[in-house]
Amino acid sequence: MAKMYYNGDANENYLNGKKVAVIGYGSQGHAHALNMKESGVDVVVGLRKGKSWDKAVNDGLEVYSVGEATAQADVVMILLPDEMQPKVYKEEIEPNLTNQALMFAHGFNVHFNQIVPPNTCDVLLVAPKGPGHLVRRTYQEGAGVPALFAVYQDVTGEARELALAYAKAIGSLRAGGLETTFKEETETDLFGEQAVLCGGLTSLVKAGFETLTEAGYQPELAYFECLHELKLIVDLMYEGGLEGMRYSISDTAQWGDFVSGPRVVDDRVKQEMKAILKDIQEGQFAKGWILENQANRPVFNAVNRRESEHQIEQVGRELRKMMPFVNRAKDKQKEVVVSATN
Ligand SMILES: NC(=O)C1=CN([C@@H]2O[C@H](COP(=O)(O)OP(=O)(O)OC[C@H]3O[C@@H](n4cnc5c(N)ncnc54)[C@H](OP(=O)(O)O)[C@@H]3O)[C@@H](O)[C@H]2O)C=CC1
Ligand SMILES: CC[C@](O)(C(C)=O)C(=O)O
Ligand SMILES: [Mg+2]
Ligand SMILES: [Mg+2]
Repeated sequence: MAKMYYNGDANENYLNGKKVAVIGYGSQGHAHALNMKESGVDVVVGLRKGKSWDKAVNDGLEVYSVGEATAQADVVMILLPDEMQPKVYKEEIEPNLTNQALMFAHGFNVHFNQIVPPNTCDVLLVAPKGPGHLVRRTYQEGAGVPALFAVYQDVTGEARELALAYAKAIGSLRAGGLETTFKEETETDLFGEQAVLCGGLTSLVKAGFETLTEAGYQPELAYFECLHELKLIVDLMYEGGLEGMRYSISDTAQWGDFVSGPRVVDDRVKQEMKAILKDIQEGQFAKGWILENQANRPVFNAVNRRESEHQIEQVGRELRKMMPFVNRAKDKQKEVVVSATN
């Protein structure tokens, strides 16, 4: 088994007297900044004026322009959207770099040569294996989201120590840290989100929903069956693996799992997963995403709009209004995103 790193493996004094600039205050940025602050780290946030700036100030953080935050820090963690990072790096971070350690939560831009750091800086990543809002929520609950860490360039000889201290400060070493490389983190993260966690899952859920509704079953029932209940099933897998989930379901469901699951995810699906992995490894996916952004996201915006109009989303928005325990802020957030991209 691979070596896992926990709180006791980090030098808890390593970040004492050091200032960390978190650039960006979105999903990951707010979680890293607030968790580190509560772990006793001296944190500043780097942003442009706008919504996030006001939010970070309201959350009690010191906020500066990206350049000012970079210039005063010992460690610069870049938590901007991947597609924005190369431009902001070139124009605002690079001119203010002396010998700060440069950090990322995803290796995309370094691995695919969109950011080429100077050879005077340590370059490393700490990549939580979960959404930023959960990095924050689990920290507040006394737990954490596991993280990968990797060193790309070690000028000081301390890059690994920094990675572990940082991962501890955001709460990730409560759950476990796993050492990797920029290449492995980038390729596996892209594969996971495309084939399983996001792309695979949303397509599976929609196909199930459409199969039921097209056969004449009620859309509300199809929503409960194919989307709402998914969380309850996944929670059991999270707690006890596949066997933990299978322990709780009926034997009828388990037999159906054994005989029908492989009919849905068959060899053809696996062959397609291998093709997706190859596109990622050979840089085809990265190239397409970079070009899509250069063209102002025509396909991204069109698909995003079409997806938000899918019947499963319309039914879900209505049903969730009747479930006060489900976080409705997400719907509002989504409406804002959709109207902003139209
Ligand atoms: N989302 C996640 O949970 C995960 C993300 N990662 C990685 O973490 C990194 C950050 O991703 P994520 O948290 O999703 O990013 P977000 O899309 O949530 O980041 C948005 C933030 O970036 C700011 N921003 C955008 N453009 C600029 C700019 N030009 N100048 C200054 N600030 C700007 C926004 O400010 P404003 O309000 O002004 O627009 C906002 O604060 C990526 O590398 C990603 O791959 C890794 C693991 C999981
Ligand atoms: C699964 C999507 C993710 O890789 C993540 C939350 O880990 C991302 O890029 O947002
Ligand atoms: Mg990920
Ligand atoms: Mg990702």
